[in-house]
Parts: sequence; structure tokens; C-alpha cells
Amino acid sequence: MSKKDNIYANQLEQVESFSFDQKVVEVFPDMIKRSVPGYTAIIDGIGQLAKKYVQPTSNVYDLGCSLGAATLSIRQAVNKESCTVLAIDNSSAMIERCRLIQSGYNFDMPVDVIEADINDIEFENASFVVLNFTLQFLPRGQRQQLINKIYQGLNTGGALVLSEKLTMGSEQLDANIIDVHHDFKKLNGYSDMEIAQKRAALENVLIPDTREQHYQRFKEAGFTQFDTWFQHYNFASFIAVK
Ligand SMILES: Nc1ncnc2c1ncn2[C@@H]1O[C@H](C[S@+](CC[C@H]([NH3+])C(=O)[O-])CC(=O)[O-])[C@@H](O)[C@H]1O
Ligand SMILES: O=C(O)C(=O)Cc1ccccc1
Repeated sequence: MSKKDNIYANQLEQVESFSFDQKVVEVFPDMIKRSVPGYTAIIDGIGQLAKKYVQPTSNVYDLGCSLGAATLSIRQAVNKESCTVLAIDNSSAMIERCRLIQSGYNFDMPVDVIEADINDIEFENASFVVLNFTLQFLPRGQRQQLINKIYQGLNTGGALVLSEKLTMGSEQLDANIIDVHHDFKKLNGYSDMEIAQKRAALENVLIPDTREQHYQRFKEAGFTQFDTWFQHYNFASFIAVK
């Protein structure tokens, strides 16, 4: 079990921008489960979807893998020796812990844990690509190019799973859904101060798009088959198939 997230439990003089550093690594499994509605269901669903789309002798990419929860779900569900998972993150603290975690499981399906910026990856022979709550941390100007590169690197019949925090098209609706999400965090034991300080830390770091912006990006890249396969409040997961 990972330690309890109390990063924002005491009043901070100044709230620094959120970063995936060692302090976050130590509490990450607890933080993400208590903060993201549907996180466990999405991780399980990624394994189930991988069973449908992972092709023999192909590559699977887990982009912004953090501790590799999606990678583990895929390795367990698919477990094909002929396929490789490339689990990539640009946080050295995350990558170090991810390597340790993955090496503790002996599935047939191998994994390469790579410290890199996902913008620098050349996708080859890809049948399944996962962006599980990662695209939202890239500057908006980098998002289309990444989706284009993924589309180009995917084999015919391969799939991209993209999970994101969404912003709602209407301001009034957005305010209410954000409130409902904050109530979800309160029910999971976060105080009003923790919620407020984390929100400040994420300002200009996690920049959510609308569903329509994601759909437009899929279309622009060349995808014609895509849909929302999961949503809980303002947290959704899409699948796009080539
Ligand atoms: N340019 C980048 N290149 C590589 N990694 C990046 C980049 N930008 C951000 N990251 C990485 O993207 C991850 C986002 S967390 C993903 C959860 C995981 N997918 C999970 O299924 O548990 C989402 C969250 O915490 O809400 C972090 O580990 C960053 O270091
Ligand atoms: O905590 C939040 O409010 C979020 O939007 C999700 C999240 C979860 C873990 C790290 C950063 C953001």
C-alpha cells in the first residue's frame, strides 16, 4: 500500500506549481484513486480493451505511465510474450519507481520502462497506445502533433485510449460539475484546504479541453472511428480506432 496523500494538508505560504516529483511518487497511488473518479474502473477497462486491440508481435505504448498502472493491467490481461509494452514518462522519480514495480511481476509480456518526453517518441508497429490522464499536462500547442504521430504509428485496426479531465462547454455546468468533483474528493477524506491548494497548484499545469476539442483532434489526425467508453463526472476516457 502506498502512503496517504497529505501533500496539501497544511497551509502553505505559497503553493508551488504541481510537479511529478519524489514527494508525489510516494503518495501517487493513494492520490490518484482519491482524486480521479473512475480511475480503477478505467485501469481495468484498459486491460479489457487491450485484449481486443493488441496484435501479435506489435508494440504497446503507455505514454505518461507514472507508476505503470495501465501497463500492469495490460500485461496481466494480454500477457503475450511476442508483444512489448513501452512505458514512458519524463519524471525521473516516477520512472525509477515504475521500474521497481514492474520488475516485481513476472508476466510473459515484457516491458521497457523509458525516461523520455513523449513528444520525442517514434511510434513503430503500434497496436495499442494509452494516454491515461497525460495529454492534459502538455501545452495545448503540442497536443495535435502528438495525436497525429500516434495515428501515423498505429497499425490498421490498432487503437488509442485517451483519458482526460474535461471542461464542460457551458460555464454554469462546468462550475457545478467541478463542485461535484470536489464533493467526491471530500467524501474521500480531503479537506477544503487540501482541495483549494491542490486546485491552485494545478492552475496552468493541468489544462482541460472539452470533449468536442478531443473529437476534433481525432478527426484532424485521421481517425474516423472514436467514442467515449467511460465517464464519471468530468473525467472521461475515449477510444479511437485506426
Ligand atoms: N511530456 C511528457 N512526457 C512524458 N511524460 C509526461 C509528459 N508530461 C507529463 N508527463 C507525465 O504524465 C503523467 C501524468 S499522470 C498519469 C497517470 C498514469 N498514466 C496512470 O495510469 O496511472 C496523471 C495524473 O496524475 O493526473 C506524470 O507521471 C507525468 O510525469
Ligand atoms: O486532483 C485533481 O483535482 C485532479 O484533477 C486529478 C489529479 C490527480 C493526480 C495528480 C494531478 C491531478
